Amino acid sequence: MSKYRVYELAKEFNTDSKVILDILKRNKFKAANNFSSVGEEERTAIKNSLSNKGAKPQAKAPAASAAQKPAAKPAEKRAEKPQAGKQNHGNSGSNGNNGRTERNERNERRSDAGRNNGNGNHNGGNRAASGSNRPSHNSGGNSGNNGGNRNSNGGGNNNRGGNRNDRRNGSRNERGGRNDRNDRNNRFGSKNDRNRRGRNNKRGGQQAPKVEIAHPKHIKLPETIAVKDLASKMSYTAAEVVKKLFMMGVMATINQEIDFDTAALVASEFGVTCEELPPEVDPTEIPEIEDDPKTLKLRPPVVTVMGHVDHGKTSLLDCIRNTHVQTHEAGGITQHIGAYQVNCKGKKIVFLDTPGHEAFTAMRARGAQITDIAILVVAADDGVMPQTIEAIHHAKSAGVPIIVAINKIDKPGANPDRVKQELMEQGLVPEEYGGDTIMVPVSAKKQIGIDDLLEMVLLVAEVKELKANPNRDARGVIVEAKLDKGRGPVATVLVQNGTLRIGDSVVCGTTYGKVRAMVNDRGENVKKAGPSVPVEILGLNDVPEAGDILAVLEEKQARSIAEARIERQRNNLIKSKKVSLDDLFHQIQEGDIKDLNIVIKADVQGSVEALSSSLLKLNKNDEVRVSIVHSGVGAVNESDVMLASASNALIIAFNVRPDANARKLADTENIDIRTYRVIYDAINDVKDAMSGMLKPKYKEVIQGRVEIRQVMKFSKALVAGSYVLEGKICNNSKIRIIRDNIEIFDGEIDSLRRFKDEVKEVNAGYECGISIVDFRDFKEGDIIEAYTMEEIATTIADANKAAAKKREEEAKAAAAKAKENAKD
Ligand SMILES: Nc1nc2c(ncn2[C@@H]2O[C@H](COP(=O)(O)OP(=O)(O)OP(=O)(O)O)[C@@H](O)[C@H]2O)c(=O)[nH]1
Repeated sequence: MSKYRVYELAKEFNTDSKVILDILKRNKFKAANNFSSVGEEERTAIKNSLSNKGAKPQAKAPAASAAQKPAAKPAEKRAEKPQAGKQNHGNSGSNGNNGRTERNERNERRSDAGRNNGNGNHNGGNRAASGSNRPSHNSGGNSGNNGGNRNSNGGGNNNRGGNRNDRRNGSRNERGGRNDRNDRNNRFGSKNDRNRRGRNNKRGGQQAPKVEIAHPKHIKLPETIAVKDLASKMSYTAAEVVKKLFMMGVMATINQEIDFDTAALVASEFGVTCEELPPEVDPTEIPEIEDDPKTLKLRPPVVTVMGHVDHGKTSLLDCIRNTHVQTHEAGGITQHIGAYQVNCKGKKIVFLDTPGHEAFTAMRARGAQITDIAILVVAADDGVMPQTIEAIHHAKSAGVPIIVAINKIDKPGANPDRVKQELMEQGLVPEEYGGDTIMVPVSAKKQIGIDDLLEMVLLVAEVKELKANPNRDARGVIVEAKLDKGRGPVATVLVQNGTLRIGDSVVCGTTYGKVRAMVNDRGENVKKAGPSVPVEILGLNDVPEAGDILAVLEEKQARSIAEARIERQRNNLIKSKKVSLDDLFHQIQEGDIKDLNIVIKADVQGSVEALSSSLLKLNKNDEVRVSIVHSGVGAVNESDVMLASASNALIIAFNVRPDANARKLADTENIDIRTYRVIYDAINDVKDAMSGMLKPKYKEVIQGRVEIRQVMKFSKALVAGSYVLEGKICNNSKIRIIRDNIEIFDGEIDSLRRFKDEVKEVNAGYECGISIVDFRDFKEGDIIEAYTMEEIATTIADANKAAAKKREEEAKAAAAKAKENAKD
């Protein structure tokens, strides 16, 4: 079927693309923009519509997509092109060319602007005589230039496409070389400019060096490319490409990315054919596996229990676990690994064992992404509450069907009907009222209605036809992960597809490894885990994050993907460093906002969430804002420290320690890592630190002691000739004068000199002359105590700053001393 581009049809029918698009829209055809392709049917509709209005198509319809037929297109176009200016006689169009057709077009445009007689498009190319400064003669007019222009040399005018028109316009271009300029001028029609240059050349008699640009005939392009990059690939200027795009109805800047189709189309206008490169492989991405529908088998549903605080989520999960999990013989203990399987009438259901406190909202939201069905627990005596609504939103946005468990029906105040009414307001209509939401009255405490609830879960699962292919490499999601002292990183994986086996190489977020051992929810060692089976795995090199995707891959590939992800993370951190520092400065300048940025690392996700939520609750005070810049499970690593450094954050490590590299980096970057074993202590410390930030306290720090040995009177001042007994004295030190152990004056230094020179500081063992602001009553034997007031580091960040300042001062002092010694 013929394909026509919108802009081509616009040309054909001698109208605007917008008109064509309007007609297509009116006729309910799909066409998004100038480059959209349409078929014969659409063209006929356009034709009919326009013929009603009296518009007529040009002689020839445009060819198929330029990407398909780039070489033929411009010739056809030329035939169609309405001529501006003088008439174009005998444009035979016999261009049997197979490339470089844009030359013809250039000639054509020249003829448009000037006059072109006998435009005969021969294949042959222009040839300029050696050594000649004269334009070449184009036998038969504009040469079609199949093989490209030949300039036999020596400053001959390599007149692409012939300057015959120029001559006819009475402007000889006798310039040697620089034909490309001519060429461009010709194309842009700036004849005067060109002529001027021609004249200038003639006058000066100078010949510019010959420049012949070789343009490729075929290029390979990615999915998208910036206009300037496309131009450079074709050896044209970006302006030329922008102009051509403009003529095609596409407004693009040189930096703008255009898609392959557009790029191929514009390239064809330059006589360049294009080939699309296969999409670049993202080194951080896991290759997809397509499952043949025949290989799919039913799998158990994965269920999340959600609901408001205290409505009975944990009780319900416990109740189900106690009544429906068959622990093995004596000694079989159920393991809390984040998920467990239950049996109901011979069928399996997987429950995600996520507690429902507000601090775990984020985890629950992630839970909804891997679940097939959500059980919404609503207490019959309490009804719909804020977190009930939040849970509904989470499940709905994840497209997960909701089964409502109206809990605590054993309670005297229970009112299931009121709960149903309130749920209807949230869009959950029970079946009995004509809706499709299953609502089951239960009591987790009295174990009422639990079987009914599970049966409903199986019913919904049956309708959903949940399937997976057990006979392929596994893909799964990390439900929970922690660092175990004895076993190393431990992660609970819920297998979603395929079968995970011991010995499998896996990638998991930024971690990788070989599955060394697997333990199921009943504490049993297993060798494999199929779809919808939760297992704890050992063998990863680091602790992944909950929500990370696990995939079985070749060992090398798993490792390289993990490493590429770490690299990307590092790059992102480096980028964020600039931004964060700028932001911090900006914030301080703008509104004196004090931010306390924190990075949290802990042994399990639960602690991370609990710490985050408690710390964020400290945000009630507007003057200081706590901001968790990053949180995660596992040891404090280098990237945590980098992030803390970039965002001026402190690190709170709960039940985890920094690794050796992190410790080293923290030292150089001056990052404080606080380790805790009790959450309460961490929160308290931060609270205190925050109040410290609000009200900085100062303390006096003695810098040195100086003895006055001689009082010297000068016309303008009274100077105490002194000797530094210990420490140092600085010209900006505060001082107090002590006589017989009694402070007689407290003030500031006016000047500090060594011999005649003003100095910044004088160290112990040196003599100096001191004059004091508003004090002249010196006596030999008086002691001058030099001191400073320093901010008490009530916050860890302040402590860091103070330590850094101190180090800086010490370094300066050492340098000054060295200089002083050198002088002496
Ligand atoms: N009478 C009665 N009490 C129940 C029932 N289910 C739970 N409870 C009680 O309700 C309280 C809260 O139950 P949890 O299971 O801890 O509630 P939860 O939703 O998990 O609470 P969070 O984890 O804090 O979000 C506990 O005191 C339970 O004993 C029930 O069916 N009947």
